[in-house]
Amino acid sequence: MTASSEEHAAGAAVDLSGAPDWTLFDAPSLVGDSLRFVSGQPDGDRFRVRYFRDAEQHLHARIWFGPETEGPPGHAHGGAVAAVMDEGLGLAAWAAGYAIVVGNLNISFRAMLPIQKVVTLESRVVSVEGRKIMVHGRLFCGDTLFAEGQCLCITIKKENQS
Ligand SMILES: CCCCCCCCCC(=O)SCCNC(=O)CCNC(=O)[C@H](O)C(C)(C)COP(=O)(O)OP(=O)(O)OC[C@H]1O[C@@H](n2cnc3c(N)ncnc32)[C@H](O)[C@@H]1OP(=O)(O)O
Repeated sequence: MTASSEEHAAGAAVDLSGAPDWTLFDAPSLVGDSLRFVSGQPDGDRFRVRYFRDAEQHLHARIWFGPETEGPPGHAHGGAVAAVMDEGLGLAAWAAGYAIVVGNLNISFRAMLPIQKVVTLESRVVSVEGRKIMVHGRLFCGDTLFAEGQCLCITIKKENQS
């Protein structure tokens, strides 16, 4: 069993280690401390998230869906999955150098995601057209695809940047 497929009891240590060629990505140093909804409780019972970049600078995350993300019995709420993809795919655009907000997020839920499980989010910036940055992503563990999404990010107008 790999680290990414282990299941964990709430409160127990969770292995969020990345692949050997990934380096830790410090999201708050880039975007500030505001990402509390998904990333704000690294030892809590909702989400535990760690971001990484691979050698090609693509953003990845290991995410534990805790008991407080439950929707269908024993499985993650669709909104919990959407929140993770909103943050992760938006952050992928920031990591690629674009100061954005998410304008549109289209998610296909492909399989029910068991809670208390570590899964991986992978992302790619697939196009840049003017202010529109398109990011695609997949949430998976091993061969199981839980969700895939297309995220249209829009760069923030200069006057709206703090
Ligand atoms: C700071 C820390 C950031 C942390 C990392 C990110 C992770 C979190 C991600 C989020 O959760 S962000 C929060 C959720 N998103 C929002 O609250 C966004 C709310 N919407 C807006 O603020 C505005 O609608 C938006 C900035 C997206 C666009 O308004 P603007 O007035 O700046 O742009 P405009 O409406 O002129 O649109 C610019 C272009 O984008 C297109 N566009 C905008 N919104 C779209 C949309 N929703 N769908 C499709 N296209 C869209 C629009 O058609 C147009 O295309 P063209 O240039 O070709 O004419």
